[in-house]
This record gives sequence, C-alpha cells and structure tokens, in this order.
Amino acid sequence: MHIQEHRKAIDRIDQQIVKLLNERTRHVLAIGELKRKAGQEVYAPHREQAVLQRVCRLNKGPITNEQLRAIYREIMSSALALEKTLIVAYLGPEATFTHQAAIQRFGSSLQYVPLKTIADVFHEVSKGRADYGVVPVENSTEGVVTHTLDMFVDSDLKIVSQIVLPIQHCLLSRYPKDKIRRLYAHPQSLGQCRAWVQANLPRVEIIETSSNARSAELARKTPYAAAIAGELAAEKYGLPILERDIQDNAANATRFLVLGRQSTPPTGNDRTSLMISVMHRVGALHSALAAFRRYRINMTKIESRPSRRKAWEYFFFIDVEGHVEEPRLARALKMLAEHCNFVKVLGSYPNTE
Ligand SMILES: O=C(O)C(=O)C[C@]1(C(=O)O)C=C[C@@H](O)C=C1
Repeated sequence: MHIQEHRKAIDRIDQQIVKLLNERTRHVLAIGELKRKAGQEVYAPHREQAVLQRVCRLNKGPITNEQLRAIYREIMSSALALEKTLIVAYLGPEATFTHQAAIQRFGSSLQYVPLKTIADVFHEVSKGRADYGVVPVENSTEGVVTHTLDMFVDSDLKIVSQIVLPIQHCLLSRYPKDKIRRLYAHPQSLGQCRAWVQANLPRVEIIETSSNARSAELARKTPYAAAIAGELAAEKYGLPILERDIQDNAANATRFLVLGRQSTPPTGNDRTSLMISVMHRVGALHSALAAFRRYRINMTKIESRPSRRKAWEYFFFIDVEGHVEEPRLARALKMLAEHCNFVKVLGSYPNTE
C-alpha cells in the first residue's frame, strides 16, 4: 500500500474511534448522573485500576502497555472532567515532581491548583475547595516526608489512592558544566544526588531552595548557576538539560498520596495505612503488632513520629497489605485495638506501582 492508502484507512478508523469514544462517554455521563444522585464521588480509583488492567490484558500490540495506559489515562481524565469540574490541589509550585505525579494520576483535563504547603493541601480538601489533594509521603532514598505524616494526626481526610513516580533528577543550566559556580537544589533532591554532585561539581557553592521548580527559576536568572530538577521544570523554565539521571540510586522513586473525603472500595490488591498509639506498657508495641502475625497480614512499613501532644508519646504509621473491608484485616484491627490507645484508619486504596 502507498502512504495515501494507509492514510485513508487511518481516516476511516479515526471516524470509528471518535464515534466509539463518544459512545463510551455517554455511558460515563450516565454513571456520573447516578453517582450524583447517590452522593458518591466521581473519581473511582478502584474502577480505573480495573479498566487499566483489563485493557492491558486485551492488548496484543504493537502498542505497548505503557502507551495504552497513557492513552486511557487521558480518556478517563476527560471522562472525569465531563462528569464534574474536578479540582486537584497539590504541593506546588508548578512543574515539581508532585505536579508530575498529579498529572500521571488524573491526566490533563482536570483543573490543578498549586499550593504553598502540605498543610494548605489538607485544608483545601477538608474545606471542600478542592476535590482531591496530592502530597509526597516518602522517597526511596531519603525516607518519609514527616510533614505529611504529622498532618494526619488532626485530619479526617482519607488516602484514596497512591502514586509511585520514578524520580529522575537532571542537571539544568544555561552554562557548560565547567563554568558552573553555584548549584540551586532542594534538600531532598540534593540528598538523592549527593555522590554525583561531590564527584562532578566538587567546588560549587550549594544553595538550598524550597522546591525543584524554585531551583530551576533561580538558575535561569543567575549567572553561572545550575539547578537540580526534573524534566517538567526544564521545560517550564526553558533551561537546557546538561545531564540526566544524576540521582545516586537508579531505583529512586517517590510515593505520593491522593487525599479525598470518601473511602475507596476494595480491588483485591489493596494497601491500608493506619496510625496507632500504643499504651505506655512494656512490650505494648510488640503485643499490638502480634495481631498482624496472628491473621497473616503482611506489614510493609512502620514509622514512628512524636505525637506533639505529650512528651515521649509516639504515633506509629503502619502500612499493611489488604483492605479494611476484608474480614481478615478487620479482625486483625480489632485485636490490634485492644493494645492501643487509639487506632485510626487513614485509608485503604489500590496497591498500584
Ligand atoms: O466507572 C466509573 O465510575 C466512571 O466514572 C467511568 C470512568 C471511566 O472512564 O472508565 C471514569 C472515571 C472514574 O474515575 C472511573 C472510570
């Protein structure tokens, strides 16, 4: 076939695709109407997970599953936007990794609002001024984001889904590497690239900033300066990428949480985040955690944080596999509660990577 004939075939197929997309959208709108009547949220992470898994199973190529997921991400993003004007607040400024994570989860049809602090994101969602909030919670190299954990102490928001984003840091500058005298970097990012910076830019002055986007903005304005930031920031601030993947650990990833006001139903592969405080007794934490062993619940994380209510009192943030609506986990939580002053379920959500 000649190019012209292939293009004719493509035109015919596109006609079908547009028709089918609109047919799909009519069902989406009908679902939106039913959800509105039932007082349900429109965003259904458990259903999105099922749709994505199903289309990948159906896929026989040549499109890769990753490409298919990106296409469906946008199809469902437009579906969400048509069901309701959804506002997603995130820890800004624009062009940070949190922004990138939010787009990865919700696509480009929604309204995004960058906010100054993690506390602001929690408040806007609590007050109903934003439907969802996106905040970082832990990095595989640098550990937990303590501000986010601390916010859960006084908040009733639910974790409705998680986003795991591989973090690839770049060195951005208008100048060649040997001319760089100053490096702007967020402390978390610097922590993730420390060995690279020591080996490659041993004599530069390092200036810590409040965000990766801010680093790029300052590097753009300052003579002989460079920034550590992501690709989105390079694009937004028009800075050339001198080197990619400068993080010390190739498997560097950050986990972000999506905060909302309603819980997510089970998918069969979920994770549950809890916050507990144990009695002041010898072995109390040990006895509390025995509940998970008894019911064969896999614990994937435990972090302790000072309660900030009483000196030497701690909260433990625990992640386990399973959903609170599954009987096995429900039973384990009941047993756990017998050894705790308090147990709060922060959310059960799909265990997406
Ligand atoms: O199934 C639903 O609940 C829908 O609203 C439809 C749909 C989709 O496009 O498939 C859209 C948004 C939801 O987050 C999940 C799925």
